[in-house]
Amino acid sequence: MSLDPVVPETCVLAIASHVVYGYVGNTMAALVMQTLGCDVAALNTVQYSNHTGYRQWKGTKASSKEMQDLYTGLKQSYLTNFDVLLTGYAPSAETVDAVGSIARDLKLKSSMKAGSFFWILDPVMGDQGKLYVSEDVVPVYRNLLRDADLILPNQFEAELLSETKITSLSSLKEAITQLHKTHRIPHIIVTSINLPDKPSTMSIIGSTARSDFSPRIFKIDVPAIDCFFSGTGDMFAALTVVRLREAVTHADLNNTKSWVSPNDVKAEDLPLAKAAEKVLGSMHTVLSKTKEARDKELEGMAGPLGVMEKEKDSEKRTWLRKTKAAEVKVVRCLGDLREPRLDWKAEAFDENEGGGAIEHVGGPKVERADGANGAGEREGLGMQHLAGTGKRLENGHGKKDSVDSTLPHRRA
Ligand SMILES: Nc1ncnc2c1ncn2[C@@H]1O[C@H](COP(=O)(O)OP(=O)(O)O)[C@@H](O)[C@H]1O
Ligand SMILES: Cc1ncc(COP(=O)(O)O)c(C=O)c1O
Repeated sequence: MSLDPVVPETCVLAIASHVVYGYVGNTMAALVMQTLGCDVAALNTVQYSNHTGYRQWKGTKASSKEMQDLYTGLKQSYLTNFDVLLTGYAPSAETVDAVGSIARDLKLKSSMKAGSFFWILDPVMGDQGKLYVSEDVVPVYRNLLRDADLILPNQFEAELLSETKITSLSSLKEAITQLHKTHRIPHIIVTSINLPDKPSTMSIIGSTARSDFSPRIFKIDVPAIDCFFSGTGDMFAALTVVRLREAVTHADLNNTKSWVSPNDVKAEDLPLAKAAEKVLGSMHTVLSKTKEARDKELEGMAGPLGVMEKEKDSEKRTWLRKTKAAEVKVVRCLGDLREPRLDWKAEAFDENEGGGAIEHVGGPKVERADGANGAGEREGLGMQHLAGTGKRLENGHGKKDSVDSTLPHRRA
């Protein structure tokens, strides 16, 4: 395996969460981008002991002032020559706003040179019909959209941002069209779509706008792995930075505003589509290997109860062990980041596929680790990782959080 960098020199400012243990947020994204040859400056929005899927953690959130201070510190020493800004989870409306100020400042600085700065915004707000940030974050994100080059919402976030209910592929198309037209967003990828006629598939749907802001939509299907992982959104975003930069360089669009292809380029041939194929190729291998390792690890928990499971708080201990076993094995799979499988291809979008319907919350019903299933049990959950998609299988509890009942949201 060659260790040469995958991308031309790329300096990235990554604004997201940090965890001491495990791989989510910047702890995931910085590793992925650095492995593939990017310089990464990590500005952390929270510092937690571990990700919130464990349902208990210690740590602190940065204030918007602390974030602004760190950015001012970079500026005063001329350390802001970033080619790409990648932004993920921020814990409040004020910190999301601070992210917007930083982005606008970087954008302004590079406005004389087309294509010299690109902002990828993952508008982390919720999933599966539930918010895990406060409601006042939503309009702040809507305000930021006009300055972003690529956004990576999931289906629920795309609904919130476009103010369009997504219940079918045609309403998904409408939402994407709306986001391009109203907010002038050049590129969009909606992650994790579940089509009811393809229960074992996860799809992503992407689009790069034409010059009149009409959409060019492509779709990629990948097999869903029957496990919930944390950090996959951040891994997806980080790989997208690298693979899009690579594809855009190949298409000679580096000096074009927002790296937008000419109007005659077909949806499935877009650099965004080519990049997404590689992103999904790497993700699938890494997640499959993680699932394999996790299953092996959990085999030890089957059969007669071990000492740990006999303890008073055995349910909690089991949960913690399962969550730990599903930490993405990214450091053991660096070769798969560098050399992705190319088995899943972008295809032209057909809005009539699957009868056109998309299940809004959940997707296919699956048997969960705790034996619970069905929408009724999701009610009143607040937001923790919900069952419904294959992805959510191991993480839905169907009960109020017994570990830290002050956590209605997936992320605090
Ligand atoms: N269980 C899974 N099986 C297959 N792919 C998965 C699974 N979970 C996550 N992924 C991959 O991770 C990507 C990001 O997913 P997700 O974490 O749901 O994003 P977001 O954080 O934006 O909701 C998906 O597009 C998919 O490629
Ligand atoms: C603090 C924090 N940041 C980031 C993430 C990653 O989220 P995703 O799985 O959407 O990438 C998590 C997931 O639990 C988290 O707890």
